[in-house]
Amino acid sequence: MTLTEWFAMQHELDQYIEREHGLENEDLVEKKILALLVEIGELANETRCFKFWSKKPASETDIILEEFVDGVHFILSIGLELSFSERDISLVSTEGNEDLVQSFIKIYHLIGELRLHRSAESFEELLRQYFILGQSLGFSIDDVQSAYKAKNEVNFKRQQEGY
Ligand SMILES: O=c1ccn([C@H]2C[C@H](O)[C@@H](COP(=O)(O)OP(=O)(O)OP(=O)(O)O)O2)c(=O)[nH]1
Repeated sequence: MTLTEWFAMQHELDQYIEREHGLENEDLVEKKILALLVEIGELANETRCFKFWSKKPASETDIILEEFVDGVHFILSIGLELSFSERDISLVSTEGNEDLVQSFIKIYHLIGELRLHRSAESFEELLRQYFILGQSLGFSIDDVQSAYKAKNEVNFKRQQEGY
């Protein structure tokens, strides 16, 4: 799946949700930014990467991947809302062994930058760093795409069931 196809899938879901909730003309950027911050917090919680006080291991890989793709949904959705979906952004990177704590903190910072400047550059950097985090968590692009498709379907079903 190309990034263009990925944005197209997200666009269909977003439109469905907006229609379902009568929000077609609303500016949803701030809510989506907060939603993304919350999802990333949930992701960090499942990895337990910052819990120096605990010996409990991280959650199962599948759980972490599910949380990760919720973040992908909101990042793409914000990209669509800000009209960055036509840009040619490369997700392939050699990086990916960054310290998880640093990676999460960097991503939070980038979300703040994107909120302030709403620039294509800050969006691209956020998307890139999020996939580097994915790689550090052990996820290939294929893993992420499969899990994204599965969650996208769940999201449609939930809407159809009046979630
Ligand atoms: O405009 C939107 C709004 C939501 N979503 C997706 C993103 C994410 O995959 C899901 C919302 O997250 P989640 O499934 O965690 O929803 P929740 O309501 O927080 O779930 P729960 O009540 O189970 O915690 O909906 C979109 O793609 N576009």
